[in-house]
Parts: sequence; structure tokens; C-alpha cells
Amino acid sequence: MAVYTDVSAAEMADFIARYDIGTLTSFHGIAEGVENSNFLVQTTGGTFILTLYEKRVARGDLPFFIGLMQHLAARGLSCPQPVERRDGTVLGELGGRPAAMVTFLPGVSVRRPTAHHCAELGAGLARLHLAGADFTMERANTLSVAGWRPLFDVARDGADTVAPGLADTIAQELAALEGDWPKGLPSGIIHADLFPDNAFFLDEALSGIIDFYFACTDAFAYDVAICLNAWCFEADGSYNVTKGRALLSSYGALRPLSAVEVAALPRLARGAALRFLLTRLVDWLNVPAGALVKPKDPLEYLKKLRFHQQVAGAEDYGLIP
Ligand SMILES: Nc1ncnc2c1ncn2[C@@H]1O[C@H](COP(=O)(O)OP(=O)(O)O)[C@@H](O)[C@H]1O
Ligand SMILES: N[C@@H](CCOP(=O)(O)O)C(=O)O
Repeated sequence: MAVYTDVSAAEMADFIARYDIGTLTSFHGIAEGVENSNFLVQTTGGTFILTLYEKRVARGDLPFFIGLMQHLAARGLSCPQPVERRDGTVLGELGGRPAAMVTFLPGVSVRRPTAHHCAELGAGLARLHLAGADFTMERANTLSVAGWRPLFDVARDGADTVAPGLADTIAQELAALEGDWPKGLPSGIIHADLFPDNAFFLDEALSGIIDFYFACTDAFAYDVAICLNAWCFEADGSYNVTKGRALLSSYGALRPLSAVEVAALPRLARGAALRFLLTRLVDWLNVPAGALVKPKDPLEYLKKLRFHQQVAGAEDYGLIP
């Protein structure tokens, strides 16, 4: 359960009194997620999600995330909407953390996506990229290649306790990617964490996207590479090319990848695998005392990285030329 910051019933009721959403009837910490503290809040006015922003979310970035969710919804994308307080603002403070209430999105996330889910997701990702085109705010990707070495510095000493030789493997991969990271690719708003737990489905159709707190301005194809990592591998670590083809072809039907994006895809996929290997490793080695959280397995991403290292070209991901 990701609850890093405890909130008492009295604090919660007090916080809710600043909104025009009725009075508190119940709330509980949400069992999923690893980044922020999330609470399902029920009031006489409805159901809401309250997020307390934790370690990786910079306070100064919150207007970007809030503005982006409002922008995407105005373009027809189904995503949570920040709820205004009586004074017209959307950001508050609770338990010493910045906090915001968003609307509850119906739908369920899938644990084992099928090729059909991957196709739905590919189209949804393309719609997100297109809908973000006229969003005027920008946010650099703090977890792109320049952000990986600082993560490695934090995790290096403990890495071999997780898997023998892991520190060396990461050091080599990091050096290789730092030396040759794709530049100048078509860029715009990307989600940057569109994992199966952040996509909701109703009747097998993608019904909504949540968790925009890694969203940033970066290469669209990097977002595609993140999704290939998150959606198209099996539990045993093997890549499912049918799922990859489904995701890539439905994405490409709405936003065709250019030749430079196609050429960059294997390297972007390696980078995406390293990014999640590193953040998971840091989290695995540093679970805060008293936090209710189940850290995610870093070695899942080591297996994925090994797959990408031997890929010859984008066709290995299922891209049809
Ligand atoms: N707007 C929402 N509507 C419905 N459920 C939500 C919403 N936001 C979050 N959740 C639930 O809370 C969980 C954790 O949220 P998430 O944003 O992924 O956390 P984190 O910020 O830790 O990554 C999600 O998996 C989902 O079950
Ligand atoms: N998707 C990341 C973890 C952060 O996302 P969350 O939505 O699960 O909190 C990963 O799998 O490493």
C-alpha cells in the first residue's frame, strides 16, 4: 500500500471542509501505487481521490500536472480532473505534503494485458500525444538520460546485494546510453509512466488514463518505448511480439512513427528499461521506515534490458515496415 503520510479522520474532515463536495463519510489508503500517498475519499457529494505528493514530485511542477489534466480532458481524453476548493484553488496541504483532490475515474486496470488491451493502449497513447500538442506549459524530463547517473550513485553500493554483478551491468549500460542517446526526435507532452496500473478499461475498451505525475516534454517515441516495456513482456521475461505489433500498429494508425523514430526505438527501449530498473532499485534499497508500500521488483527490468540489448532493429518489437 502506498501511504507514506498518515492522515487522521479529523485532519481529513478539516481538509474536505474547504471543498464544496459535502461532508466526509469515509476514507482509506489505496493499496496500489508506489510514488505518492493516495486515499479513496467518500463524501456526501461523491467519490474522490486525494493525493499527497511525495518524494519524486516537486512542488513547483504541480501546476504543470494539474494544468495538463485539465487540458487533456478539454481535448476529450478521459483522465482525472482536479477539484476546485471554495476559494478557486486546487492545491492544498495535508500532513505537511502538497495535496490535491481529483475526480474518481471508473474502470479497472488489467494485470495481464492481452494483445487487444495493447492495441487499445497504443491508440490511447497516440491520442494523448496528439491532444497534448497545443498545451503551452513545458516540463523537462528529470528521469531521462541525465537523471540516471544520480540514481545510480544512490544505488550503486547496494546493487550487488540485489543481484551479483548488477552494479557493473548498470555502469556499462549507463555509459553506453549516455554516449549515444537519441536527440532531436519529434517531441511534446508524454505520460512517461503509462503502465497497466495507470490505464483503466471498461468492457475491454480503454476508458481512462491516470497518474500524470511523471508527465513531461520529451520524445514521443520514448513514451512508446516505455509502453512496450510495460505492456508487451510476459511474466517469464519474454517479449510478446504479437502484443508489440498490436500496440505499435494502433499507435501508428493515429500517429505514424517517422523513420528516425523507428531507428531510435531499440535504444529508447533500452533506456526506458534502465530508467525503471534504476528507480525500482533505489526504492527497493530505501523503503522509508513506517511506509505502507510494496516496492516493485527491479530485476524484472534487468530481464527486459537484456532483451533490448540483443534486439537488431524495430522489427523485433513487431513494427511492420
Ligand atoms: N482518479 C482516479 N480514479 C480512480 N482510481 C484512482 C485514481 N487515481 C488513483 N487511483 C487508484 O489509486 C492507485 C494509485 O494511484 P497512482 O496515481 O498510480 O499512484 P502513484 O502516484 O503512487 O503512482 C491506482 O492504481 C488506482 O487504483
Ligand atoms: N510504474 C513504475 C512505478 C511508479 O508508478 P505507480 O503508478 O505504480 O506508482 C514502475 O513500475 O516501476
